[in-house]
Amino acid sequence: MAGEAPELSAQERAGKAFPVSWDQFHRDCRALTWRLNEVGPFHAVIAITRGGLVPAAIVARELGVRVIDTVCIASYDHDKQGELQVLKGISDAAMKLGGGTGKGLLIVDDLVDTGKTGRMVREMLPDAHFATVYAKPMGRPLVDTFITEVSQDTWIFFPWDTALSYHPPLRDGAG
Ligand SMILES: O=P(O)(O)OC[C@H]1O[C@H](OP(=O)(O)OP(=O)(O)O)[C@H](O)[C@@H]1O
Ligand SMILES: O=c1[nH]c(=O)c2nc[nH]c2[nH]1
Ligand SMILES: [Mg+2]
Repeated sequence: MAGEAPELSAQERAGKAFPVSWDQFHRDCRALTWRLNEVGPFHAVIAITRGGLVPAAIVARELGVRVIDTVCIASYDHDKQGELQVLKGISDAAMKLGGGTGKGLLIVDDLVDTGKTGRMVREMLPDAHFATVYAKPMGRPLVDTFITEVSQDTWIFFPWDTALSYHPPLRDGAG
């Protein structure tokens, strides 16, 4: 409608930016595996796609887990969160490994923000261990193990979503 302010995306509302390089992400995933190594062993890793695929690969490699399954959930369309849609559930084979409740399974995602995605997967696997690399305060209580907490008004920029680009100097005319 004319005159109405456009709705801000979650990314715009966040305000602060927390860019993460591949190198930093790899280090943070390795740090996560150090913590998870104290909790396991795990029968399988369940990656929440798509963001959980990269940390799941690194964590599974470090922990020597070769069974990896996915739960495919769509929620943010670029940066606006809509209704959650389960596009693919957990496989019967992985369910069986977790005794039907997820015991001994490790759920991995890149982050929890509002916690909606994590909550949905926890309901599918109530006894699984849930690990994320980053956590915002609203989602944090859902996570068993994470590495870095960022404030709720921070947007995390992952290396697979970003590219190197020119950045103007802080002081006008300094360039
Ligand atoms: O705690 P929440 O508020 O639910 O947000 C966290 C989820 O949002 C992002 O996924 P997204 O839905 O953007 O999909 P993607 O992993 O395919 O990028 C992120 O990877 C988490 O899965
Ligand atoms: O790239 C992302 N960064 C975030 O901070 C975030 N929160 C939810 N979904 C997200 N995706
Ligand atoms: Mg995701």
